[in-house]
Amino acid sequence: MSNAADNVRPRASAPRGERIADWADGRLGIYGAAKKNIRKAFPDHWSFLLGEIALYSFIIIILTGVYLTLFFKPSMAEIHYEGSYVPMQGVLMSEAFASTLDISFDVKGGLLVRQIHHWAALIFLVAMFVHMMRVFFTGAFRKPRELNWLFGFLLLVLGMFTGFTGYSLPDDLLSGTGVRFMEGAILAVPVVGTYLAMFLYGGEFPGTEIIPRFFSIHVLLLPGIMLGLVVAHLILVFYHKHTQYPGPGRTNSNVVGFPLMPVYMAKAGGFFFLVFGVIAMISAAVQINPVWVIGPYRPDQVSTNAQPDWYMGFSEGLIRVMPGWEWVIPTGHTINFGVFIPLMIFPLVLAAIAVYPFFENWVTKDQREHHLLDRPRNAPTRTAFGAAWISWYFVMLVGGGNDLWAIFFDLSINAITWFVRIGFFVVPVLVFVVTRRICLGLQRRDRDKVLHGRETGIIKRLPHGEFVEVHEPLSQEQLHLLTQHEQREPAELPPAVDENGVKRKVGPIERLRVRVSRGYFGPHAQIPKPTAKEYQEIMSGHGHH
Ligand code: HEM
Ligand code: HEM
Repeated sequence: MSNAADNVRPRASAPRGERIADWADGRLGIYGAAKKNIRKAFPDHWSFLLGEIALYSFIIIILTGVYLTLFFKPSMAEIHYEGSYVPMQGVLMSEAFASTLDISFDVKGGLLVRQIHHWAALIFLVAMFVHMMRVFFTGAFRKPRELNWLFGFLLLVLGMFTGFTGYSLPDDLLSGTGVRFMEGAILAVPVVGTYLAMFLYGGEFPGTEIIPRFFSIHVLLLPGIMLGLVVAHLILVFYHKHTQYPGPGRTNSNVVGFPLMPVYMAKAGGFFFLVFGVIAMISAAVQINPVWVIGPYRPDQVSTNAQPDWYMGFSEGLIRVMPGWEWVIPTGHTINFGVFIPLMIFPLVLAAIAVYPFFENWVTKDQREHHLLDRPRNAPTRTAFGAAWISWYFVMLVGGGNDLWAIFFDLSINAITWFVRIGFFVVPVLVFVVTRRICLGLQRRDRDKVLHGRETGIIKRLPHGEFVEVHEPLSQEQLHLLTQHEQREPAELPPAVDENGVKRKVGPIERLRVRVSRGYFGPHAQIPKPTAKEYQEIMSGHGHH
């Protein structure tokens, strides 16, 4: 005989593992949730690893950060260094700098962990950047993933600022110069700049507050927000299901891939150790931020060598190449456009990428869900925008490192500055045009391949002496891949008068939308893909080599 209690209570004879699992399941309901999700299919492609590299480097940063926190002293109190690095013994410095020296020379494994933390931060930002590009160029940000794009974008921006606050902590000459740079930028804000700077630094620069404040922001506030965002980001990836590249059998309403458990979990676990291993190897072999070389920060001394980490370089570039325009208004106040304008452009560069999905959606007015990715060539205008944005970013990065370029390539720093000033306006436009042409060229090649097959390089001589190249027909899979994409029609203005003969009013915004849409999908923006009829005609006889 059985009763209800028998069904919920684990059998006393069951193995211990099963009993523990039953106990946990009765309280957490894991079994039901796991059963539903554990075999969830995850599409496979190497470019999906980029998000994972971002994830794993973030975990590595947190692990090493916790270790550093045990020994780092976020204090600007001045002491005489007594540690084991002989050249600095007796030098007056902040406790922050002295403890960074201690981490580097006296704490067991300290230098390696510091280097891993810094290298992982650099790789984390590269991974985020490239992951974002993957998502951008394949159109993975389209409905329903716009919100996840914004979560990701926030992660990128917060990551940049966490990095900045991090490399400002050791209070060496380089980091102090960066903090000084930030003070200058804040001071350039009209009217409230001075108050803001006083508020942030707790008085006159540098004061004694900035490092303890940056410390709380760096180890707690920003990573805490980021952790929450990463979790939300991954939950959304899971909830929306991952996108997939086009291929036979893959549609907008299915997911073809390996099950999460065991295949994907095993791969992901292995990949974590691979990423950790590579970062540890780089950190063990390549020195980064040797703070003892230039010494502690002194406000009366500025390092001419100061370079921000790469992800902040573009903001530095903006300031370095901006002409030093100033206005003294009649009240006697100075407005420093030389710093203020770059400060305003800085968020615009970032915002351009944040709002792109909404801009494209405004153009297409597309309400459908997209789970199938675009091949970048099939979205030439988007791809060209992405490439132009990257080129813009890199032009400014060159500006940020103008001294390095001048030294390494033996160039005049003024020539580089002018190159960046002109390049700021010209390079993105050029890159846009060239990228779009390359995409169209690739589309033409795809069309040609579908209709005439692949060029084999084999030359055949016909009985009457003519030489022809043998073209090999494509497989069904390749034909599918090259023709599966949808080609949109550009938006059109409604007829000038309505059915009652009354003149129709079309606002300037709608007119703009139609023009932009033509730019995206008009006859010059895409090569018509071969139709089934064209294909059959060619295959059924003439024209087929
Ligand atoms: C801490 C930083 C980040 C982590 C840990 C992270 C992690 C991931 C992972 C593991 C995936 C699934 C695998 C993949 O597609 O690569 C993913 C997907 C995605 N990520 Fe991120 N990401 C981060 C930052 C970003 C950024 C900066 C953006 C864009 C601005 C972004 C937008 C997206 C989108 C839209 C998806 C869904 C893509 C799809 O289903 O194809 N993520 N992310
Ligand atoms: C996205 C997250 C993070 C980024 C990008 C980041 C980046 C950095 C960077 C570039 C440095 C300078 C390292 C150097 O060369 O000295 C640094 C220092 C530091 N970070 Fe982080 N960090 C992050 C998260 C964390 C977390 C979560 C903790 C603590 C739990 C932490 C603790 C520290 C400490 C104590 C230092 C000062 C010690 C030192 O400079 O060696 N960080 N961080």
